[in-house]
Amino acid sequence: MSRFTVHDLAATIDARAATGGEASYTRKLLDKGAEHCARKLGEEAVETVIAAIGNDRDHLVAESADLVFHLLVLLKSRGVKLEDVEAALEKRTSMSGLEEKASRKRD
Ligand SMILES: N=c1c2ncn([C@@H]3O[C@H](COP(=O)(O)OP(=O)(O)OP(=O)(O)O)[C@@H](O)[C@H]3O)c2ncn1[C@@H]1O[C@H](COP(=O)(O)O)[C@@H](O)[C@H]1O
Repeated sequence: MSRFTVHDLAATIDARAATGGEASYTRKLLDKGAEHCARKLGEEAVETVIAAIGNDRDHLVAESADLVFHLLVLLKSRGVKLEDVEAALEKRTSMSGLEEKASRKRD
């Protein structure tokens, strides 16, 4: 099993954000701003949905990798850390998904 994690990828994205843009796709995305990063995430989400509906496992894995990469770049563009998302997920572990959904309706 791969030991590479999304934290490793987030660290690479942090490093690319701090360096020159010419040779870095990440830095080019960040230089175009959060709205561009958000649109790219939307495109990758649609491509992931198409791969899932097509029931093509390898295509779904590849598109999911693109999706996760673009989500991390979008978070970086808005100054949100992966740890912030993990903390939000951790809070939800105390209740079921259905309970969490019901609590949102009460807000
Ligand atoms: N994981 C990824 C990754 N996943 C997807 N992509 C790129 O995301 C793009 C998405 O596909 P599209 O079909 O939308 O690409 P495109 O039409 O060329 O994109 P645009 O010109 O529209 O932006 C492709 O160019 C992919 O190469 C990634 N680019 C970089 N990484 C990681 O980021 C690291 C740093 O990359 P650089 O910033 O380029 O050094 C790499 O070593 C990888 O680990």
